[in-house]
Amino acid sequence: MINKLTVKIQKTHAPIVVGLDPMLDYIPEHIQKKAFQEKGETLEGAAEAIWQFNKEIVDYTWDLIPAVKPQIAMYEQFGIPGLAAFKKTVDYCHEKDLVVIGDVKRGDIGSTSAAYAAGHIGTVTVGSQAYHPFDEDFITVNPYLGTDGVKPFAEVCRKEQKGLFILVKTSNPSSGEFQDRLIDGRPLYEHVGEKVAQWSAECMGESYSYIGAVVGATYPEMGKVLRKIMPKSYILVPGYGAQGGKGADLVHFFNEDGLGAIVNSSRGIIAAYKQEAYAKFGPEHFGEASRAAVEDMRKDIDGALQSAL
Ligand SMILES: O=C(O)c1cc(=O)[nH]c(=O)n1[C@@H]1O[C@H](COP(=O)(O)O)[C@@H](O)[C@H]1O
Repeated sequence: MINKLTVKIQKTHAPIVVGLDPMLDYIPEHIQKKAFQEKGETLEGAAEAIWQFNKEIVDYTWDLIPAVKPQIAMYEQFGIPGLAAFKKTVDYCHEKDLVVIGDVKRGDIGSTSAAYAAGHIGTVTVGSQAYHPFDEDFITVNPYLGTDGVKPFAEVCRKEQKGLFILVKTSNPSSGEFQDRLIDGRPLYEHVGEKVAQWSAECMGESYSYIGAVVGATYPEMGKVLRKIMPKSYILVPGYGAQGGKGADLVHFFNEDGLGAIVNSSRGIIAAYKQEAYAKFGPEHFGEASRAAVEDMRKDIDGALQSAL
């Protein structure tokens, strides 16, 4: 799957992930109204609105991008119907040949991590039947419990040709509270980065490992250091757009081959129609606004990379 991601990035010239984080507030009224007419003002109605919204975003952007990242919290908040919309979204993105990164941020003691891994990127067997319940291509993993909490995910990846993005330095304002604490004279995120580099070395694809890292766009200097610590790991870089990250900040997240990082934007793309720059599209044409936002993001990042080379 890591090789597919690389090929798709090279083909699209867009190291971009569209984050499918469909808060109801971002879903235009005409979509909500139709869904509520069909399913009522219920959890099912919310899930239908989410699905219709996602479908249009994907229909307008799939040919420009290598990957999407549905954030499971946005679905889970609507209970079982929300999770069904998550799964429908994953399947539809696969139909469009997109790489799907399930943003699930799991991690627990080994036996529990094994169950999370089976459900999201692996196989469960029921009697004589085998199933791939959620079937994302990559998932995000929280490494706080240490190696035995991460290993079951890596084992499933090896078996199923899937991948991970492990939290190393997150984009949020409080991320330094624990992650920047000095241990033996070095910040915790560097220790985690070194562990990711070790796990990555055991899980190599053609030129990159299928064990990657998450490092926020909001901390470019730390990204530069972590890039060197984890040379064979893809870095998933959230924090572009709505959280303030810009193309020029991101060049050091990439390797000299122009690869090795993939930048996520969620609200900046899916709610583009609400921004002044794309207001001309209006809520009726939110999909076109998202497409224009992806094109601008590609120009911003590609332009920054070209001038850095
Ligand atoms: O793992 C992530 O994707 C993630 C890690 C991180 O450090 N910061 C971060 O924002 N994210 C996720 O990336 C997305 C960012 O959304 P926007 O700020 O709307 O682009 C959300 O789904 C977050 O949960």
